[in-house]
Amino acid sequence: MRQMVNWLTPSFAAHGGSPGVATLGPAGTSSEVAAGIVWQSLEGDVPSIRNIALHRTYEDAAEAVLKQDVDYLVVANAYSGISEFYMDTRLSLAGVFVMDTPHYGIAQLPGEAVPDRPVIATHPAPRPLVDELLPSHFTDREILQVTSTSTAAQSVRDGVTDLALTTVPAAEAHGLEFISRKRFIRMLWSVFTLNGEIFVVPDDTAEAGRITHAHP
Ligand SMILES: O=C(O)C(=O)C[C@]1(C(=O)O)C=C[C@@H](O)C=C1
Repeated sequence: MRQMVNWLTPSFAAHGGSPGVATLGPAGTSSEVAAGIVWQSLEGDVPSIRNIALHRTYEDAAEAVLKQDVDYLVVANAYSGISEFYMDTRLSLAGVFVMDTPHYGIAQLPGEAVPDRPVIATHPAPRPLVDELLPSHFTDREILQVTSTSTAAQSVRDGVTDLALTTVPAAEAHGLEFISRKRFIRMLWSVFTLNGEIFVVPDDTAEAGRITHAHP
């Protein structure tokens, strides 16, 4: 897999005890790959077994940070609800990075007949890729919005939809095959932590050298 990772603000400190990273799941999402990148970059006393908590929604993942179950929340900037995390005074932006997602494509259950007007499961954010990638012999399509690319693959496996816009890891996990061209998305990822934990900015009004928390 071709993958570009470009840190804009690296350096995430492990916050002691049992460090961890929370994001959108289940297994197979792009967010899981991005959380793995953050885990690898943790500095300090980090156990060898990864602690990546995969949640049904980004909001549930944020709760895990607020409850101090894990240190960091990783969110794709294409997620429309990301503004809530930027505005939440209980959270601070700890860093951002650019990472290409795994490849996305449209997948079906092998050997299954797909109608001319299929129902396609997708997360709302990458939805424009459905029209870009859907093979032209399909005359029309119906969209079913689901909570992640991995849930989209699961919905095909469960017979709820005919097709899914999903990632290569999620398609493999659910035994699906691709019927379209595949491509990655070059994405900006935001990493949030509990406010006051590590995010410090120089205070203009303070004496030289003093630092203060962004939102005391
Ligand atoms: O569902 C996933 O795999 C996610 O990690 C969320 C998701 C997506 O649905 O594509 C959200 C926006 C970006 O396109 C990248 C990732």
